Amino acid sequence: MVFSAPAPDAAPSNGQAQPSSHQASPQLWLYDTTLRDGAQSEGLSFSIEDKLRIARKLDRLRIPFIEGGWPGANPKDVQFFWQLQEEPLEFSEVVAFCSTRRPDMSAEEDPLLKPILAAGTRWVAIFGKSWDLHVTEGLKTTLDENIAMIRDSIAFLISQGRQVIYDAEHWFDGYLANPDYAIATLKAAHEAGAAWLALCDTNGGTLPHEVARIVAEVREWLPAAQLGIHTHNDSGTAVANAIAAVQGGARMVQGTINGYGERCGNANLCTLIPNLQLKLGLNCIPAAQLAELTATSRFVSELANLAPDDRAPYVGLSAFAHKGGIHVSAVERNPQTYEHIAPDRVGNQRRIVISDQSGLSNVLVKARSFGLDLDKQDPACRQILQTLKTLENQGYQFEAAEASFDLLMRTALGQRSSFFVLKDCRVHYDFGEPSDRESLATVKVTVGDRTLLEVAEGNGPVAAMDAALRRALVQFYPVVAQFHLTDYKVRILDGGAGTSAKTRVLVESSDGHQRWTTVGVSGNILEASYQAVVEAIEYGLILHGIQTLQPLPLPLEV
Ligand SMILES: CC(=O)SCCNC(=O)CCNC(=O)[C@H](O)C(C)(C)COP(=O)(O)OP(=O)(O)OC[C@H]1O[C@@H](n2cnc3c(N)ncnc32)[C@H](O)[C@@H]1OP(=O)(O)O
Ligand SMILES: CC(=O)C(=O)O
Repeated sequence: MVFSAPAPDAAPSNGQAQPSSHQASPQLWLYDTTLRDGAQSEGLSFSIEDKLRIARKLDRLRIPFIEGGWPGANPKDVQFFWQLQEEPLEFSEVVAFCSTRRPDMSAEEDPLLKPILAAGTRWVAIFGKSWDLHVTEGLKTTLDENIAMIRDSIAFLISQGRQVIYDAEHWFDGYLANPDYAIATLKAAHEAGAAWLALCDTNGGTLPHEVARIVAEVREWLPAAQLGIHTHNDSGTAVANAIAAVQGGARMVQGTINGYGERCGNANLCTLIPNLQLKLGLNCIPAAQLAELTATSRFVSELANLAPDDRAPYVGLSAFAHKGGIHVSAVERNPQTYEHIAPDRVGNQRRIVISDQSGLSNVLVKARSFGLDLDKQDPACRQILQTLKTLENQGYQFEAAEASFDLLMRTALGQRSSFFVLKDCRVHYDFGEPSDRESLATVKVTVGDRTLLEVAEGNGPVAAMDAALRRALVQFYPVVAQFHLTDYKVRILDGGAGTSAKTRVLVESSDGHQRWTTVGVSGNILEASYQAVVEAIEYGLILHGIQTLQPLPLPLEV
């Protein structure tokens, strides 16, 4: 089968349709290498199932090229391409990756080039050496043989009906070291018929001004070639370098979701795509797909089993989080005051964070999100703010414990009811034989006019206390059986105070559908845990719309 090379500014060979509004601006071809270069990231290992799921997600994002792996390098990548032959992607071209042939053998004979053909893709990417140092020191061959390796490998793959993307490895270092030789390698790839020449900053050491200059010079050397850019983040400038290359005329941009990649990672497509599309007016993906970017980023981090980067531009949890009272007040009037784009364009959300940096505006917005109607003039509003600041000064942190903040607001508004009163709680820990080291908790709880005494064991004092409390309360509120503790975090607030240091405990709870977090602070870790656990159960009951069995005389004392 023979496939035609894309004409400059034409769609890839799958004829990917774009909405007409998308056609007006210059087109950029995105090339995702999460599944190949991203998989070279330390601490990351995708299963074949993960790879297939990510490929389909990127396909839905309408990324034109998805580099799937190096078939022949490992069985997983071989299988990945087989499976995609069975069930092809809808929009994206999947690309098989490989090196040029080995020195002193023909491309037909090279055992590494055979699997790339067996992968059955229309597009293949091969990387070759641009830097003379790599030829003589890495490959241990001659400069002429390296050029022959590049030319032969591309010509062979094209003779087999493939379209070739040539990755010029160490392009920028090679060009700086020996420009004539580097250009000769690129010319060989171009003359052999490579559809794209991707200039790689493999070591990630180049800065944007050098990238811009070198890309402009390459365009003068090879005006008819379609250039791509592949950058690494070793200098923290992978995204800036890719943008510099695009401004210099590169039309293919390679990168990975969340910037995963060898060493410090690759150019982060989750940053690059919105920058290119929203700031520079270049078409990358349709607007509807751009709104899937945040979900895609989180999906890939979930499969990579790596915690998402909250501070990631555009897609991070904090990318549109407003904490300072001045910011929140202004954002409420006009979001543009503190947001460079509307978060929904990339599928993210504005968040208002509650803390001692808050003003009345933060309180109002948070109250609204909890369904509480407050007015800035309402004295309760200022009381909430005051209480918040006082408690934060004592070590509470409501930013991550919004359930406790909701309870605090209800208290100030006289809308907090008591579901139960904990009359007594005793915890016993036995330091006997290691195998017998269980904790035992006894609680005495009053609900309405009934008082219950319950006992429970746990592998630690908090677990025992939590179990005893639930055992008592489930008799009045059966929904409590659905609640469970999903996370428990302890932070020592003034470590210098030794064993009498103040402790902050954050408890995350779930009912299987929703999660909520509560906080407790005390010089006694059990007391802090007790506060957080009691509020967790109370809040779970509120979330389930349970009516209280007895009123509580408040307000809360600080
Ligand atoms: C810049 C990049 O990210 S390139 C991609 C890097 N990714 C990977 O290396 C991941 C997948 N790699 C692998 O599974 C293995 O390294 C394989 C299967 C490719 C090769 O394994 P081995 O045959 O055991 O070789 P090994 O890894 O020890 O060394 C690499 C070989 O490739 C050769 N090589 C390196 N670059 C090229 C190139 N562009 N063209 C041809 N050969 C090359 C080296 O000279 C070396 O050859 P040698 O074995 O004759 O000394
Ligand atoms: C090809 C490639 O991944 C690089 O040069 O970084």
